[in-house]
Amino acid sequence: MLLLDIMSKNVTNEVYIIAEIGQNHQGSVDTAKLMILEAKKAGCHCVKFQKSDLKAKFARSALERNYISDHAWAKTYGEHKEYLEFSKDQYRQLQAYSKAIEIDFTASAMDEQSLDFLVELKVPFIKIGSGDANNFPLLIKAAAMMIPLVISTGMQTMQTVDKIVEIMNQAGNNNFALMHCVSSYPTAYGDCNLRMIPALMTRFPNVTIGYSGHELGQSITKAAVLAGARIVERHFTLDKTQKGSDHRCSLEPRELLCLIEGINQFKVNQTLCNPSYSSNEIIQMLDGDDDLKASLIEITQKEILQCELACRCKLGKSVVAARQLEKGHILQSVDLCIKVSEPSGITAEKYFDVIGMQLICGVDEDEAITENVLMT
Ligand SMILES: CC(=O)N[C@H](C=O)[C@@H](O)[C@H](O)[C@H](O)COP(=O)(O)O
Ligand SMILES: C=C(OP(=O)(O)O)C(=O)O
Repeated sequence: MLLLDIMSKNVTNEVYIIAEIGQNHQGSVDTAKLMILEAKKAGCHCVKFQKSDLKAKFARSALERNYISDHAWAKTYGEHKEYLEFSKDQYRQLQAYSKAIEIDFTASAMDEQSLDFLVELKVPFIKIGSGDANNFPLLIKAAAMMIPLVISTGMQTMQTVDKIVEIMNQAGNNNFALMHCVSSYPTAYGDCNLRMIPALMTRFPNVTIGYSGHELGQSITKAAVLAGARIVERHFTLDKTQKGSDHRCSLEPRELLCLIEGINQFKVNQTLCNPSYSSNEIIQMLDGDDDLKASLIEITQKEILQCELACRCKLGKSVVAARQLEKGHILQSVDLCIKVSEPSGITAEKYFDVIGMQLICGVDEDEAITENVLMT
């Protein structure tokens, strides 16, 4: 499989292309099938969805909150998500359809139940989205399953990325890739930070680095490939003007085709034999404008960006009580889980720090663990 050849560095002059259908199917299996067909026609290697078990991904508070947005499919966030969530049976139908037209099929596992389901489906790899890049228990479980993983790094610091790599190494799982990603929809060109791609390549020389882009248009993604990305993921839509949070920053079939043709041209010209070009070289090669230059500004650190805070607030994960807990209780791993909660609590990357701490008051099942309930 091409992705495994890229991950094991058996091939260097190739880029694996994922069409992220995500929730752009508007809740319709027929539309999803049409999108799979269009992604295949454009030359993608893979179509990807987002699988959630809503009660495992979201705390009750997050499911019950009102969702006031032009992109809302229902009054509460939980009902909105339910409208867009395909059942296991629908996943099997979409997988069978993808197999019939010979395109890889997978999804992001947005909680442990969904991870189990995707493993059962025998997908070729599992995506861990940026919202779960700091969900260390999920990563530990996924790493131990020895299934190839593609892990996005939006809304995370370098410290968290180091921890992801440590988890994979500890599990002995070498089949994983890290995706540079900025979780802002659409991402302004100046926030794309494409120089993070060579920075990640230098820091983790044995790891394949990819790019999951949320910017408008397709030229920045071509630049990401020249900067070193060997896996590319872009949201895909049949019509960018449709209702839904992700359509605007998605590519329509003709744009996806154009992106893939551009990448194929790099392959024909053996351009990708050089693992990574400098910003000046990229600007020259793509006849770059100010937008491209802005995406290539020098950066030294990987931080959570200002533009990512809205997404982190909406979909970032917190440490949550797995069951009702009494005042004085000393927290164990079985007492805790990681979910999107409203309001949010201690961020997921601090999960291991919370274990062993004592509660100064009782906490309900599904309630976020905040600093206020912990003895200092
Ligand atoms: C961080 C993350 O999961 N981001 C995903 C992948 O990029 C997105 O597709 C979200 O699911 C989507 O933007 C949510 O939109 P709403 O909140 O309207 O359902
Ligand atoms: C959230 C996801 O993607 P990313 O973090 O790459 O945007 C996903 O694939 O579910």
